[in-house]
Amino acid sequence: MNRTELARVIGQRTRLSGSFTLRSGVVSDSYFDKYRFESDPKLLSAVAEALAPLVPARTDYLAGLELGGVPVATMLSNVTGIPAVFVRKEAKTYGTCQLVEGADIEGKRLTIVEDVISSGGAVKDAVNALRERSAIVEHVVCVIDRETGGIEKLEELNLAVKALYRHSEID
Ligand SMILES: O=P(O)(O)OC[C@H]1O[C@H](OP(=O)(O)OP(=O)(O)O)[C@H](O)[C@@H]1O
Ligand SMILES: O=C(O)c1cc(=O)[nH]c(=O)[nH]1
Repeated sequence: MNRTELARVIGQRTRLSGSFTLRSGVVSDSYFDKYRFESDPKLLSAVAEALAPLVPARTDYLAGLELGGVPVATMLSNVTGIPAVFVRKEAKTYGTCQLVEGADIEGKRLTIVEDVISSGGAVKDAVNALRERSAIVEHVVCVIDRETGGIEKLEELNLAVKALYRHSEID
């Protein structure tokens, strides 16, 4: 599947019209239900193959953000051979009480893996938490940039953000 075909399939599968309250609180008339591509192994694999060239060479771990970033990070890990960690929205309150699952991240170079970026708020929260834990976080890859200012906000945090598709490419 080439890049254009993949965009078309992702759009067909995931793009919903209606009234949707986004994570940021903004109400939008469109929504990408990312789980509709993440739950299809061939499609998820195609997305990961396309994302792989965007991953910086010096990445110790791919950091998949709960929940939608986790399947993408897992498949991307399979494609690239770079191990993954999984970043919870909140630390567990029992057992290991971890926010970050899978490895010790102190001093490690993490590339954030996200499904959709809108305001950039979810990535910002995760990056702050990871930096507090002494991880080195300078790069983000995502599948869809909704082109609503999130990438610019993240660049202010010294993050280089690469999106596989802009909203306008799969609309
Ligand atoms: O850039 P932002 O404005 O933060 O919005 C994008 C975030 O919103 C969604 O997460 P959500 O918490 O809805 O979902 P999930 O747990 O289903 O991944 C999406 O997966 C991004 O993480
Ligand atoms: O901003 C969001 O919350 C959001 C937008 C979108 O298109 N898809 C999604 O899962 N979340």
